[in-house]
Amino acid sequence: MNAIVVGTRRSQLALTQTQWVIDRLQEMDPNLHVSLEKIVTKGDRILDVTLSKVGGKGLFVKEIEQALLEKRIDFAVHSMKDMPGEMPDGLTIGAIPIRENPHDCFISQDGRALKEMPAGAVVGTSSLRRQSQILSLRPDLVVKPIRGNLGTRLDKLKNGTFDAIVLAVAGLARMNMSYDQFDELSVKEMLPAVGQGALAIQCRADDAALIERLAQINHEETARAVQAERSFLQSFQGGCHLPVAGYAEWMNGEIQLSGLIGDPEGKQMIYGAALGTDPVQVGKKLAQELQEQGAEDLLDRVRNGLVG
Ligand SMILES: NCc1[nH]cc(CCC(=O)O)c1CC(=O)O
Repeated sequence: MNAIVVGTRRSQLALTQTQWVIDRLQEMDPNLHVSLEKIVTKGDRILDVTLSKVGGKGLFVKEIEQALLEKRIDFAVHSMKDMPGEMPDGLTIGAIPIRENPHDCFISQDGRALKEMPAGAVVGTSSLRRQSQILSLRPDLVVKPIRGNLGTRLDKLKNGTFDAIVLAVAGLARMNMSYDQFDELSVKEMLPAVGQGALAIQCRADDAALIERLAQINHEETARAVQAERSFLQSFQGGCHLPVAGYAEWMNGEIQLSGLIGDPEGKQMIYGAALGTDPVQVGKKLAQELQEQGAEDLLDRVRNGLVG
């Protein structure tokens, strides 16, 4: 039994990430045969609306999870960032490979850095997390929603719809798009999204043979860092559509987790950090710390604003 079916979205990034995983698996076993099954998800069909307004969890993963449960596919490669906190019964994350660059980058039309933009410049992003942090640093800029895959977003930058956009470095790096003129933002300027730069390989929980295979490309440090970030995020309802950031790094054998909750206007920021060796506990500890600083209150106000 050496033939495996992998499900993937059709976007260039999804295809590239999936191929990267297939390559790693075939390095381990040159006889492994993998075939691709392309799946269109709800998130791919919604093009013109800001995702945070659509609500709904896991717009990019639901159809894929269905295909896994129905055994039409055996595994799927997701951006960890797009994975909802909860997973249907019967599915599991079989591996989390080594993380790509977790940072965000600011790409402007004329190569200016975020600090150098003129007042009133229009920045495209549909992420409340990015919007909040951009406006906190530069309240004089204007943030407008942008949708579409990486190529579409870069086109909208080139054709002048936006003066600048913010993207994850990981997506560009995976697709070998190098921009000499991009301003890589530090975690101080722009704390990344939970799971940013990491992949999640999802499969059926009872597929022991495949799980054994996937374990070979699991990266323990990445997996535990991401676990801490997700434990933090899961303490807040509806996390992925809220202005919440979380990023964990290893420091002298311990996980150092930073987290941030902002308001969409970038006027209020609640920031904290926690240290420890148990990922789930570190996540909970940080959530607790932010709660003590009034996180739930701030998030409630954001949630109510979104409803209107
Ligand atoms: N929300 C879309 C998305 N999901 C994953 C990535 C690529 C980077 C990653 O793996 O975190 C992107 C694009 C972006 O945010 O620029």
